[in-house]
Amino acid sequence: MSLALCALSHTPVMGVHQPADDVVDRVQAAIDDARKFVVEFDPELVVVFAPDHYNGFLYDLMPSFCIGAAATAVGDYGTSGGPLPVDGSAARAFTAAALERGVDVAFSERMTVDHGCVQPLDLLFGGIDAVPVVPVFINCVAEPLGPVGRARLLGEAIGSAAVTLDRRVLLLGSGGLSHDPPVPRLAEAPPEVAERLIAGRNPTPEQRAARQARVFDAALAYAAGTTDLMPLNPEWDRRFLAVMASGDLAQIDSWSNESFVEQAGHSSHEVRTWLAAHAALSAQGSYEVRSSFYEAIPEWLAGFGVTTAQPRRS
Ligand SMILES: O=C(O)CCc1cccc(O)c1O
Ligand SMILES: [Fe+2]
Repeated sequence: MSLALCALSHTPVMGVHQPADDVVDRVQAAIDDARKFVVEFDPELVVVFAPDHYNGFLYDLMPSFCIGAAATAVGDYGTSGGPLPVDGSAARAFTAAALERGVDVAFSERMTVDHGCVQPLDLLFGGIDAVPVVPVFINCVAEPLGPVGRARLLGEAIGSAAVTLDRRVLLLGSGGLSHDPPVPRLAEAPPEVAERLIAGRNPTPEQRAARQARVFDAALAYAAGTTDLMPLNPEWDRRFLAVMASGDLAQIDSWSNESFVEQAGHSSHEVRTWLAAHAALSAQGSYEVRSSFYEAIPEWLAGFGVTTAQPRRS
C-alpha cells in the first residue's frame, strides 16, 4: 500500500549521437538521482506505462490500451531483449479493475514490448530482470487516438488497484515530451510502408537495422538543423510538467489531440504515459514532485524530462 512515481523520456539516440558533454552530464545526474530514489523506495512491483513503435502493436489489431500478463522485449536499439518477469496475477487484477471502472482495456498473455518499455528499466534497474513488472501499453502513435483523458482514467483505475496490494509499487512512465521523430503514419504511407505498419511484426535484422539507421540519420540532421521535422517545444513541455506537478490532471482533458500534434509534434502523445502514471499515483491521495529535470535535446530528437514523485507527507 505504497506508491511512488518515476517518469522519464526515452530516446534510442541516447548514447549513439551525443549532445554537448555538459548536457550529457546533466541528464546522467538526473537519471542517477532518479535511480537513487527508486533504489531507496525498493519497489516490489513496477508498472510500466509505455508506448510502442510498431513492434508489439500494429494495425492488424490496434488497441488503445493493453495490459500484459506475460511479455517479451524485442531488444531494439540495443535495449534488453527477451522475456520480462511479469507479475501475471497483478496484471489480471489491474485489468479487472480497469474494466470494472469502464475502461475497456485490452489484455494480453503474450505481449511484445520495445525500447519504449525497456529503456527506462535498463536505465533505472540495469536490465529487465531486476523486479517484477506489469507492462501497460498506451497507444501514442497509431491514429486515430482516443481523447487524452482516457489515459488518465486508465491510470486512476490501475492506481486504485495498486494501492490495495500490500506491496511497494513503482509507477513508471516512459515517453515524450515534445518530439516529432520520423515515425511513419498510415495515412501518408506508401503501400509497402502501410503493409509494415499493418503486418510488419518481427522484421529481419537487416530491416530493423535499416529502420534504426534512418532514425539515427534523422537525429544528426535534426541537430544540424537540416530537416523539416518540427522543432521541440520547451514551453509546451514545461507547461505539461507544471500540470503534472499540480496534481490537477483533469486539466489535460481539454487539450485536443490536434493541439498536441500542432504544438509539440506527433510523438508528444507519448506524454499519455506520464499522465497515466501520475493519475495512478493520485490513487494514494495528493502527491508531491520530489525532483524534476527538463532539457530540450534536439540531438536526441526529444524534449527530455525526468520526474520523481511520491505521496505527500502530511
Ligand atoms: O523507432 C521509432 O519508431 C522511434 C524512435 C524514437 C526516437 C525519438 C524519440 C522517441 O520517443 C522514439 O521512440
Ligand atoms: Fe518513443
